[in-house]
Amino acid sequence: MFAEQTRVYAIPMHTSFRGITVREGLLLRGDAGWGEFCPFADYTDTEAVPWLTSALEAAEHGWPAPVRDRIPVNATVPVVSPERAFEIVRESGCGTAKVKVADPGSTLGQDVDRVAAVRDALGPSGQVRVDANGAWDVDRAVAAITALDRAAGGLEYVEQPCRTIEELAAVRRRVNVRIAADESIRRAEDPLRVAVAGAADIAVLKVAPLGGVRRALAVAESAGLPCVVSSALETSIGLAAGLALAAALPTLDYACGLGTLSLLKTDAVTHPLRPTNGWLPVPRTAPAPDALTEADPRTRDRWLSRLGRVTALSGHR
Ligand SMILES: O=C(O)CCC(=O)c1ccccc1C(=O)O
Ligand SMILES: [Mg+2]
Repeated sequence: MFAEQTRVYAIPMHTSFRGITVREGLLLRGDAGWGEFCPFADYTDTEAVPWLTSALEAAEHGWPAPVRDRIPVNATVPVVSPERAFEIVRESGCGTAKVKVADPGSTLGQDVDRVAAVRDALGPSGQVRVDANGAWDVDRAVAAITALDRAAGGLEYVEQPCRTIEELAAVRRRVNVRIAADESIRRAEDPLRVAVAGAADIAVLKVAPLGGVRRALAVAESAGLPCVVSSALETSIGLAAGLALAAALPTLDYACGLGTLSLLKTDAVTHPLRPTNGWLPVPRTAPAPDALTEADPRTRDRWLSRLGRVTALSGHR
């Protein structure tokens, strides 16, 4: 299956992110070009099915027509020192930064200091958003958001402060900062329940876990919320799909989390999708992996087995 048309990569990250130190995935080629299949290690084969659907959409069909030709992106700031956070934002050239907070290994005081350093780096016209990845309970979220909003001199929004939709709704009633739903949309049975419950102001869309650009567009439409497209730490091949989604949304009011190549030490392509002055161009198709270093045979076998199992589950062929 895809025998001559698969490449497997294992790319080290500059800083651990979501517990990941080496990002792995598989690239596959079809009649329309290249697609990326890179479910995280903690995703089950069933949860990986939409990731395959997304890769096959890119490889076999391509994407709907864009309505814009460049996308504003945010700098993504992992759990690092305030000094490093300042540098990351300055080096990115972006006017918006997303700061990871509420990491189990750090304190609210450290988050406050990192957020303040990011505001310093951006200046008063920049936008600062934070992402708690569902780590807080309602009371801790309210306290933390209040402190971080003050440290930032105003937060653009807070992404997934708590785990459940009910908690998001409760926090949203108690703070004056906009709430964005990420994991609630990716892993929910019905992605649209978030909007229905009045739990969020913004929907974060990731192409692969939603099953491709077309399915993500359908989710955006029925959610009826402003959307932010963000990556799942893909190479430029998967990032191209995110850009295709951001380019096809009827409206785009916020910078997208697609500037994540800077978190990886290398890429699969010679012309990586790295932002210039905070913008990324919209490619017509995914680039070919012409600069990829193939992973070792064991990693390759592991990914080919996973592709086989997920394909069997998916009913794709
Ligand atoms: O949104 C961004 O700036 C980058 C993407 C990002 O944060 C992310 C990447 C992989 C997995 C989860 C997340 C997340 O938003 O929590
Ligand atoms: Mg998130």
